[in-house]
Amino acid sequence: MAPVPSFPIKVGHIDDVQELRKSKPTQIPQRFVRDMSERPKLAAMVPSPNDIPIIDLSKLVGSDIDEQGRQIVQLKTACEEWGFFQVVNHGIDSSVVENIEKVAKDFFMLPLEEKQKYPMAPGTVQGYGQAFVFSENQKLDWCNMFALGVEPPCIRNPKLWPSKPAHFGEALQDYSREIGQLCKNLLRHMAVILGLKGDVFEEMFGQAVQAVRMNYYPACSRPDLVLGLSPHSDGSAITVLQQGKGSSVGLQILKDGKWVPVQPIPNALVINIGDTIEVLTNGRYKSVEHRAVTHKEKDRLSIVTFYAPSYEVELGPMAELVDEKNPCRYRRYNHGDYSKHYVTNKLQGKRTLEFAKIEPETST
Ligand SMILES: O=C(O)CCC(=O)C(=O)O
Ligand SMILES: [Fe+2]
Repeated sequence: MAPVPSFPIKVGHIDDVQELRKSKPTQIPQRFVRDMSERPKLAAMVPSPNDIPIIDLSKLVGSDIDEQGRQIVQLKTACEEWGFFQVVNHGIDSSVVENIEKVAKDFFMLPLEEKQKYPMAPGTVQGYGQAFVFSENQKLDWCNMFALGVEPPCIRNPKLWPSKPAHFGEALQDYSREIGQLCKNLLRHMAVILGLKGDVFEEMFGQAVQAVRMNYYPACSRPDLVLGLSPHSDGSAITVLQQGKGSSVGLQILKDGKWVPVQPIPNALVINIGDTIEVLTNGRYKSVEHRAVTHKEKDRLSIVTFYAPSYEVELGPMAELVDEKNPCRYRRYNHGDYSKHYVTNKLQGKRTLEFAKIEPETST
């Protein structure tokens, strides 16, 4: 079963940002206006080149040994120093990628009453609405979410698919199958680079849990005051993020104390390391904090797949990655308990992972 909170939650009134944008295009209700320290400081952002590592998957699995070596080094650097990378030539048919984007966009363009047939209950991350809201005075993200399929049966069960737009379920099923395979392949490469058996993660994870979240960020008249999505790391093992074609640049990752934008590359998928792999690798690979910002004129769509172990699995740093120089930094815990902890706390940088830290950092 997907985790559900066991406490009552009062979230107050939550404006639907798409409706706000339509009816009062220049109004930003106070609940969306961030405190000074949280505002995105967009004017100070220099458009940066594509610093985030790019992995060519066809070369990683190809027969050119030199090329393969280069991609392995690149992947190692990506996992150890960035926690983020983009994959190109991933082999997923462009029609699969285009179809999911089309149905996602069509879903968000439906009338509000239709979308509200799938309401997101407070404290859960399933359905349409705003997730991670736990109080009446919490600041809100400038984003509408539609989250689905927290367990594989949901993805395979047509009864749980929205009836509109047409073919949503089929597109989701095709997409999830391909993305699941990509995750397995990437985890296999990561394991080998770590000096582990290729199938170590697959064996450990059992029946992997795959959840899809579609994020729609309407344009916002004051992108300097709001955040599209609050800073957080993902609770997954790895995450696959597709940035919608023609969308504004919105994803930013925290690198050496600075927010670095992830420039979309046509047909690429963005991959990031989640908290689970950080724990399993005893911190060798890190889940990196990221956020989304909005744009004055352009909307933005992202389709995000979280790939994680089965809820029953007990996790902790792998023995091979713990030694005198790298003492154990995380305790063992049940992944279902961590998932519950994750979805029942607001997004706040990397604080959620303190759940697993042996010596919790005292953050300010
Ligand atoms: O929309 C984005 O680029 C960020 C989405 C994200 O980080 C998430 O859904 O966890
Ligand atoms: Fe994320």
